[in-house]
Amino acid sequence: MSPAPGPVRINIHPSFDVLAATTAARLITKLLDVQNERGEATVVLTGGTVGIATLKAVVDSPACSAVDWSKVNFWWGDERFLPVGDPESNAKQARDVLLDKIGVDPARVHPMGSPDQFADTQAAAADYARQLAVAAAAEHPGTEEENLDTTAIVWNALPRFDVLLLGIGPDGHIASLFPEMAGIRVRNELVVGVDNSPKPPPSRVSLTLPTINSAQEVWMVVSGSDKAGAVGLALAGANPVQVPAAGPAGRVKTLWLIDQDAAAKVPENLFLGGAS
Ligand SMILES: O=C(O)[C@H](O)[C@@H](O)[C@H](O)[C@H](O)COP(=O)(O)O
Repeated sequence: MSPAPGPVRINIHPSFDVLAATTAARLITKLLDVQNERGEATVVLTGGTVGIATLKAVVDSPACSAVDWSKVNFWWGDERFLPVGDPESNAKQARDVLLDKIGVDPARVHPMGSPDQFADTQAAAADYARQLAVAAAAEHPGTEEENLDTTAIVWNALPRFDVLLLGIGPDGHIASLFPEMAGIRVRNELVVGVDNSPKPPPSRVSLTLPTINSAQEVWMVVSGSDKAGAVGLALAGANPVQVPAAGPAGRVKTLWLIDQDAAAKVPENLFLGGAS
């Protein structure tokens, strides 16, 4: 039985640039706090314009070097199923703007599989699920590797995600989970392959909603008036199958980090007012 999710907080920012810079500042501070407490920290990255801009803002921040990046674990919420190093790959974009500049430990960086390594997205998804289970076992000593369960969502069958970043598409998709499609309905798998993504490229690998919701904190980082409808519906409590952005719920907290354009249709009763 999964624990009830934590509270939702909405922070509205005046512009894309301020959103990226403040989200970067929050991430640096969060990783520092977790490292002080636990010696290491784990973040799940997202692709997309705002997601990558946030990573660039991290490396541009004077506080960037305060984090011991060699003790940060990096996972991805989704990935385009493209050859390693393809410029459209979420991992390649993250490496270009951040990971190749901050002294990460390669053993702690976990990109999703590519067509160079796997025959199809389902095989890449199964491999990622196994990587997650291996990491979980390492966090829960005593779990024998041959007993790893990558099919059931058992809350301690996943590594601890301190912060999981998500963008939102204009259609309300998150990661590579799209409205009314199979992936958003999956409840008994950690990771899924997607081969008919409405957002190009068509083939992708994605964490499932239950895996996303195993995170301590989920941060929805959203900019632009084209997302206002999806943000408004999600915060108004839409059904996640129709509006996947309504589904994410961190175990401790769900942060909506949005700019004014994306906030245009936030239900009045939820609007906490003021820029962050
Ligand atoms: O692989 C991807 O494309 C992303 O993971 C995807 O979920 C993205 O975050 C949203 O589509 C928002 O993208 P934009 O910020 O570019 O609109």
